Amino acid sequence: MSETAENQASDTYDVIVLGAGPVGQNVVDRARAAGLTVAVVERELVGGECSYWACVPSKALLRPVIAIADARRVDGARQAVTGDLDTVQVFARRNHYVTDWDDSKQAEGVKSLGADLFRGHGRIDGPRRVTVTRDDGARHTLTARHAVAVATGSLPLLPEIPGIREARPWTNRHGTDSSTVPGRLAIVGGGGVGVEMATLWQGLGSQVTLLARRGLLPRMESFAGKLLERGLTEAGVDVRIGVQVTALRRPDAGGPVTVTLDDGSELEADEVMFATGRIPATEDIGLETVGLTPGAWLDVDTTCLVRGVDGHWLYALGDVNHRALLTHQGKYQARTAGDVIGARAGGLAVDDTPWGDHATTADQHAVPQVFFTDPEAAAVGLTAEQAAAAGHRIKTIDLDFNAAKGANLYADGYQGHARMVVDVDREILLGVTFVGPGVSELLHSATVAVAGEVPLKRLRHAVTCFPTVSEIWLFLLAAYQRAQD
Ligand SMILES: Cc1cc2nc3c(=O)[nH]c(=O)nc-3n(C[C@H](O)[C@H](O)[C@H](O)COP(=O)(O)OP(=O)(O)OC[C@H]3O[C@@H](n4cnc5c(N)ncnc54)[C@H](O)[C@@H]3O)c2cc1C
Ligand SMILES: NC(=O)c1ccc[n+]([C@@H]2O[C@H](COP(=O)([O-])OP(=O)(O)OC[C@H]3O[C@@H](n4cnc5c(N)ncnc54)[C@H](O)[C@@H]3O)[C@@H](O)[C@H]2O)c1
Repeated sequence: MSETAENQASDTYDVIVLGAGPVGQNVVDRARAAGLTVAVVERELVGGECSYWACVPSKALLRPVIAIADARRVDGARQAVTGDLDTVQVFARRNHYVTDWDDSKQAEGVKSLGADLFRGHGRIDGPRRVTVTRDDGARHTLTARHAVAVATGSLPLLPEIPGIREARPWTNRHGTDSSTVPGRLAIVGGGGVGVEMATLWQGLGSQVTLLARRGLLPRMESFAGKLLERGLTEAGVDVRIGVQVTALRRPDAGGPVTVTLDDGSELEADEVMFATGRIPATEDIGLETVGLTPGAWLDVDTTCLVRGVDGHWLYALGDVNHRALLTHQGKYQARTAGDVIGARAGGLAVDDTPWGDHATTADQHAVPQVFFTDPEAAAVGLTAEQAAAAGHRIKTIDLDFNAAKGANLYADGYQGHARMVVDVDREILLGVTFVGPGVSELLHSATVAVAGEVPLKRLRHAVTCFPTVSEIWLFLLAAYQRAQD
């Protein structure tokens, strides 16, 4: 039964959305804006992983760590930093931003859009049909006139390693909801979750060992991982690159865990966290009833319509389509697909040409991402390697930030690096990467330049304020100009 309409007579809606994370909520918003009736199904908390165990709590916890690190880089302020972080207050701050894991405000938000919220596990049951099973076993069948949008997100991937279950490893869940600081924390995985969690828990007082089988942040330009490795090491993290975990032992449930590495060495920790990637939350959503494979990522076209299903009714958005496992990108897909669903339902034209109103073109060309580490790592578009592999003729411009006065005023002895990847045939940017303190707020300028395909000749006229960290643009563009002369 719907939370909004206790005696809901009709179980037919224009659109059914599976999953009320940030992505699901954005489809609801756009489908309602198109005048469609919407049911949304959520089995856990309205707001999803992002609101309660990923983006929001991790950034709420990281901000105090970075604020202290920033203060230490400014003479005069540094001398005032005389104590440790107040972890009780840090956890209280996190609890505030996750609303104590109470989703009533977000549930109200969904209802205020005019959608009906069904609590329970949703499963597709043939074309355009979804069954909702509540915790008490009660079942409700919903039918969609126009579309079912799957936005069920992703789950942590735990590799098959002997002893992993008994070790009861942390994942992003305990990594973001714990209110105790483990004395020693081993983190496996050098991707986004691994590096942010290492920054965070080391900053809160753990002795962190970060175990990465490749360099850190392998999907970014390689200098990002190297600068981050230096930053983490300076913060006290024991960063070990090129190692694999081969076994785990935790004989006493309340005791330490022993981690065996592929070089035969062992290390002991109070907790071990796996940050080794994600799997799609599609194992038990009835994909087999429409000819798809349970547990698979959902392959979609540019309008987010699932490939291999007839009738233009099944859409997949956010993590579940594996295009870019990022909240902002999933929300972009959701806005686009919500509009597409509205257009198709109303018999209107769909503009799915590149950069058209109904295409998620940015997923291919201009995905921005920030890692809130120290230093921060921010990038949009293609790396030099990706651009070359895609057949572009490119020129890369690399610069240290200390060229910019604004960067030095921001942090004494500012250390950071920037790279822009130029398409020399079109004289536009294909990708930009910044690593350094405070660069997260710089990234959107690069995203506008990449997504807008702004000619470099015009970008020269986008004057940067003196003295800001953004002045790096001035130096990057001047360096490109010099390289042409
Ligand atoms: C530690 C960590 C930090 C991150 N930080 C960032 C960040 O700073 N910025 C960023 O952009 N991204 C970040 N991400 C990625 C981000 O969390 C995801 O990209 C985002 O949550 C995807 O949103 P979603 O709505 O697709 O899925 P989710 O947020 O996972 O929501 C899916 C919802 O669907 C529900 N659901 C699943 N199956 C069913 C079912 N069968 N029936 C009913 N409901 C169901 C779930 O309960 C959940 O509420 C981070 C990820 C992690 C792990
Ligand atoms: N600020 C942000 O935007 C942010 C923060 C965190 C996570 N995220 C996103 O969430 C998603 C999940 O992040 P993630 O870090 O879990 O995944 P990931 O895929 O980015 O990184 C996982 C890492 O673990 C390594 N790995 C895999 N199996 C391993 C094993 N058996 N032993 C050792 N290492 C192993 C991989 O080589 C990889 O480097 C990513 O797409 C990421 O972009 C975003």
